[in-house]
Amino acid sequence: MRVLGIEGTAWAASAALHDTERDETFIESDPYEPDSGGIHPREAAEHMSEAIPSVVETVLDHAEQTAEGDEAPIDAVAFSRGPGLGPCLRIVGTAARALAGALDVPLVGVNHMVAHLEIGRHESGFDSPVCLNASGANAHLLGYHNGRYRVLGETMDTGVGNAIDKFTRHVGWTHPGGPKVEQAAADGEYIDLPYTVKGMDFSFSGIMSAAKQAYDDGETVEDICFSLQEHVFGMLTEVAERALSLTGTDELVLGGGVGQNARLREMLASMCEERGAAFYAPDPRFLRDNAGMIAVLGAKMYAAGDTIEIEDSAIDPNYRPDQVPVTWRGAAESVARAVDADADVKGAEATVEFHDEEVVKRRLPKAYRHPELDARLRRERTVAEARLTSEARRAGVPTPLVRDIDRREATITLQRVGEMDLAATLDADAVASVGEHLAALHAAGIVHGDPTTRNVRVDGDRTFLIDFGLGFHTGHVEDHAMDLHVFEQSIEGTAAEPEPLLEAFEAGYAAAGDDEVLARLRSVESRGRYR
Ligand SMILES: C[C@@H](O)[C@H](NC(=O)OP(=O)(O)OC[C@H]1O[C@@H](n2cnc3c(N)ncnc32)[C@H](O)[C@@H]1O)C(=O)O
Ligand SMILES: Nc1ncnc2c1ncn2[C@@H]1O[C@H](COP(=O)(O)OP(=O)(O)OP(=O)(O)O)[C@@H](O)[C@H]1O
Ligand SMILES: [Fe+2]
Repeated sequence: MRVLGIEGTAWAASAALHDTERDETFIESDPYEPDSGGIHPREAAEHMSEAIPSVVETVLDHAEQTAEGDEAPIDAVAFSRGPGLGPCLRIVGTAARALAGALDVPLVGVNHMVAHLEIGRHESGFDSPVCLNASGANAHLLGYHNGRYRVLGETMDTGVGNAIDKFTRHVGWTHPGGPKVEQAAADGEYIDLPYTVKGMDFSFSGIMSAAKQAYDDGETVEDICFSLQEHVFGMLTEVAERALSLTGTDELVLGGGVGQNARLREMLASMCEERGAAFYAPDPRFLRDNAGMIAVLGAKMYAAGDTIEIEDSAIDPNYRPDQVPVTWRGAAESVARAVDADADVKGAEATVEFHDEEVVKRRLPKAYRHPELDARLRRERTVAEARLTSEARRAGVPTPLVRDIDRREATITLQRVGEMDLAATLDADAVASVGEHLAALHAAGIVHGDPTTRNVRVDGDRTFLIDFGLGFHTGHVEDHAMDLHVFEQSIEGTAAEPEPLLEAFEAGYAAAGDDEVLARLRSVESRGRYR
């Protein structure tokens, strides 16, 4: 089967031919390069209308030349329906419809972010990996579960590439900034910058303002670029590790243009090696926006009968990966769900050693992180965990007693509580009690920071909150809403039927908590989604 793909969501005017029998992909691309500033939607769309016809022409010629015997040069046309810039998407959509009509072949509408994921799965041969998409306009973790790609974690503000590009605009460099940051980083040294991870979500606004400020204050641009990479990619690697740990998956694939960065790939490879997981990063030609990935996924969709009629083929600038019915994969392929037996466990962050009455939790150094950042995070989190675990108990929230803390070794000894993790026994009453605990915690001005189903221990009808290492003091509604969002995401990522559990949780929170927080939760949810 031979599928022609067209891509043009933002900057890459690209066409490709994917031949499934030969497993070959021919790609022809023409990038839009702004003279100054970032991507201007109108200029980008003008570029698309000029460049798309000629890249398509080249691929059509290639298809004619390589078709053998009575083989059809093209069996279907696939195109990026979204997400992306509306004016660009419209031009690509029109071109694809016209081409499918002229060739009299079916049309396939592809989600660009799912294509970034699927190309890694295709090339690696992995069964059911977690995927980190690190692209310009997006940054998220996806895992397949019961017919959909679930968003396990995502940026709460901008995409990772856009964040980096904004910094480089501030220092007067042309678009795209990513490769220039990578080059400058080679001559830089470490400086401290903000680091923001909340469960498996993360945000870049704090670190980006700090980076601009550091530049205005006279820090060298090389040091800032080096440190940006260490912090930003450290965050992405940490959340990728959390996703592997939470789902129990041992395969990771990388997607998106920022994946071309060698330091990011090095960190992910190191993290995976340390935990015995397999890691795959596609070639750069398949990482940056390209029509090859559209043709490859288009072929899988076409083979599954997943084509669309012209009248249903409207583009969608906000098309989310979790909206896509995954027709080309079997239901049995869901990512595993980890349920721990109480043997000694290796969490995402720490190792936990069990004794009769106590557990010893050690935050071991992470080889992927810069040593200074590593030492800082291990120290800060150990201190926060010891302090907030005790403060939460004083606020009436069940938590383990803290028996001992060794700051230098980043080790805490805690009372052993509960019989199992909430993940192993997801029932509505237990989930409702977590809602009540979080409400009490928030009323005391504390957020947990990482309230997942594995950070709750269950003992009969009692539940205990553990793992306060990402917690902090705050009275902000926004921070409280993030706690609820993180918990709900962990339910959605692991429960077969999340709806009744989410309802129970919110009812538990509403009984003791602030309505404003629940209202803000709704806006956090809509905000974190792919703009
Ligand atoms: C929706 C779609 O239009 C969008 N596409 C997109 O963002 O292009 P992509 O090719 O995946 O990524 C481009 C980004 O990738 C960054 N980038 C490229 N090379 C880089 C490098 N060596 N290091 C860091 N960032 C790099 C660029 O600075 C830019 O921000 C997306 O996938 O989010
Ligand atoms: N006080 C405790 N009593 C009983 N079990 C515990 C206790 N603390 C931790 N555990 C067990 O160890 C596991 C890992 O602990 P914890 O979440 O604190 O470590 P972590 O490395 O931060 O994990 P993650 O980052 O994956 O949440 C928990 O899911 C739980 O099963
Ligand atoms: Fe992209």
